[in-house]
Amino acid sequence: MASGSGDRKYDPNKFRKYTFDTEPIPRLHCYHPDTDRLIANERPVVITDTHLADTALKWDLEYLAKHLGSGQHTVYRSKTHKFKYYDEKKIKNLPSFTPPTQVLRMTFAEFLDKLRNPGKDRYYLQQALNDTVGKQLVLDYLGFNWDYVNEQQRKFKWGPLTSNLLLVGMPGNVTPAHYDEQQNFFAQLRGYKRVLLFPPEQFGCLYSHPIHSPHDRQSQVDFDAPDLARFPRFREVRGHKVVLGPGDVLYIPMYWWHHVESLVDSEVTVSVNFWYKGGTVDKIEYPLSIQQKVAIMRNIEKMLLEALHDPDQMAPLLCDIVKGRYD
Ligand SMILES: O=C(O)C(=O)C[C@H](CCCc1ccccc1)C(=O)O
Ligand SMILES: [Zn+2]
Repeated sequence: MASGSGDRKYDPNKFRKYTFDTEPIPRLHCYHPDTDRLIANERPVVITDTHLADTALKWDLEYLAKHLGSGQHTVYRSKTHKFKYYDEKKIKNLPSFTPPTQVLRMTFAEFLDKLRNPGKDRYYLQQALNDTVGKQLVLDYLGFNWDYVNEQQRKFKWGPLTSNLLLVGMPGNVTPAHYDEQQNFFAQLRGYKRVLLFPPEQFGCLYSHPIHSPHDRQSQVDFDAPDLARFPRFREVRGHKVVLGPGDVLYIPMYWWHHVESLVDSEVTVSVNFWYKGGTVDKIEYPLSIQQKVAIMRNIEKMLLEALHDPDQMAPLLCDIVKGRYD
């Protein structure tokens, strides 16, 4: 069933329902004057007609199998629809941690085989584009509209491009809510993804895991069954929502929470993101931005944990600082 503007082919009822209401995100032409104003103000916007990754619009499974090369790629396996990211390097901090997904390494051909016979599991290929890809893919990559993104990177004083993550997901896969510490141009290539976004101001409603956890930057709230006793302020969350189709580029500002899901029972989705380091402010100006305050909170949490060497001492110590003195 066609829905939304143009020839977008998806059924809006084929996305999961959640407990909070959402408002749309602007969808603007890359030359529209408001587009750059929104990016400059670190607000999300769907940018059309960038031609950013047009050479990759043909990256369907057959083409990727042919040109992605015979290298091994990172594939996550999950027993549920959720693929909650975790940093393997931090598992040593939390011996009780049980990874919610398994990291596998396989060729694209093996991944295709899993897609055809997934059994009860779900798979999600998440692989940074690197020099192991085949020549044709290099040509496609070189054919990206680098003039556009390089101009944006310069205009908004972003840091260097750090990586382009290739994402090939099964229908219904969900990447639960998290924030990244990088600016992100997210290019949707095949299939449809819905992105729910929450501004960094809602940090207090989304309850990210402690910073030493492998799930640092990920929300503790299970959007499918929010535990409002543990996370009461989740009631206040107000999201933004957008459905991305082939050719759409979503600007996901640094520190904005986002939850990404592939339309259920539709085709495999293919996306590629462009992660940039944030710019460095040469002079601190007041009032501080919310992004600066989140960065400050992270630094305080890191320093305190390093000083105390014991996460259990964090709450009592912070309460002694705050209770009856700052609240
Ligand atoms: O581009 C982004 O930022 C996304 O979140 C896209 C998301 C997959 C990202 C997986 C991931 C999450 C956290 C850290 C490293 C990797 C999707 O499309 O499912
Ligand atoms: Zn992300």
